[in-house]
Amino acid sequence: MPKLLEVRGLVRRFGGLTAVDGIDLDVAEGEMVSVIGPNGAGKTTLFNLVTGLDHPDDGSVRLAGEDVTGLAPEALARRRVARTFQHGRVFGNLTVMDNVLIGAHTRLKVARPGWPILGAVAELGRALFGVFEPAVEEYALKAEAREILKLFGDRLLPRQDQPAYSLSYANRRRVEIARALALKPRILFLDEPTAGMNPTETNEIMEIVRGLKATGLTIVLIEHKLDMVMRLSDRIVVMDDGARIAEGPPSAVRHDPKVIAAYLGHGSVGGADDRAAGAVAEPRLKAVAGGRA
Ligand SMILES: Nc1ncnc2c1ncn2[C@@H]1O[C@H](COP(=O)(O)OP(=O)(O)OP(=O)(O)O)[C@@H](O)[C@H]1O
Repeated sequence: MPKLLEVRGLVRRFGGLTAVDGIDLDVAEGEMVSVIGPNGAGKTTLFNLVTGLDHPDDGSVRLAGEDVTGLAPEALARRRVARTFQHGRVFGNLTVMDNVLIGAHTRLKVARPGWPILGAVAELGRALFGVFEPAVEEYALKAEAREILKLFGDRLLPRQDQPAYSLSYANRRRVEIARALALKPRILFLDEPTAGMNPTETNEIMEIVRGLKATGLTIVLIEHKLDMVMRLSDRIVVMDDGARIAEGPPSAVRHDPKVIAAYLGHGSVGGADDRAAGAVAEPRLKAVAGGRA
């Protein structure tokens, strides 16, 4: 499979701390890769670097062969790179529908930059003769947004006109995923999409991710619930102290002594979430997860 994402030697330092320490990461078109590791391993920092929220001190990021190192999130959104955040980010005062439409905004013709030379003329022509174009586009996008909301069963669709602040925590997180999907992503980065969710809610998200994967979407997942990681991932990358300490299919990673040692060393696989989600797939990791405070 052709590589969609190629990360080489990525480094990010915060003062004396090297949060990401020379990470390489390849993700093939249609692949689902999970990034796991103890708290503070550098997973979110890696996501921030790859999705333009932070700038690397060294290294490169290529998307479909193009060097996108250090590009702003908007520029990456135009290349259909979508992400969700560890603590969930929605616009509380906007409705569910408007939150999702924001995800599609970079796809609106009116939001795209004009042609380099004839840009101003083209924009004027569009303004004079294409007055209905934005409304038509928005109508179509709303229909698409409703289709996306349907993915979440009756969790979001009946609430599409409610402000996001009135939703439950789990529903706000669902809205965030829906917004990311509205971008029609080429690659989707999910940062702990089930954090704070109970086992039922976690399973629902797991089924949605499984469905997205089945459509061929390329997904990179950070997740502490190892049961979900083991079941869904094609490949797992394990980080510890900013470095990649293991990589491979779930069957190999779960037996890797370096991985088990890393979790033991930190005494944590990721807080209460694993316990809430139920069993960890592999008995040895299960023992580690169960043994932490
Ligand atoms: N903006 C920042 N300034 C200073 N230190 C930071 C900053 N962001 C992250 N760090 C530090 O970098 C390290 C890696 O943090 P990061 O959030 O990437 O880890 P993580 O693997 O995502 O952890 P968790 O699983 O707890 O979310 C941590 O020691 C963290 O305290």
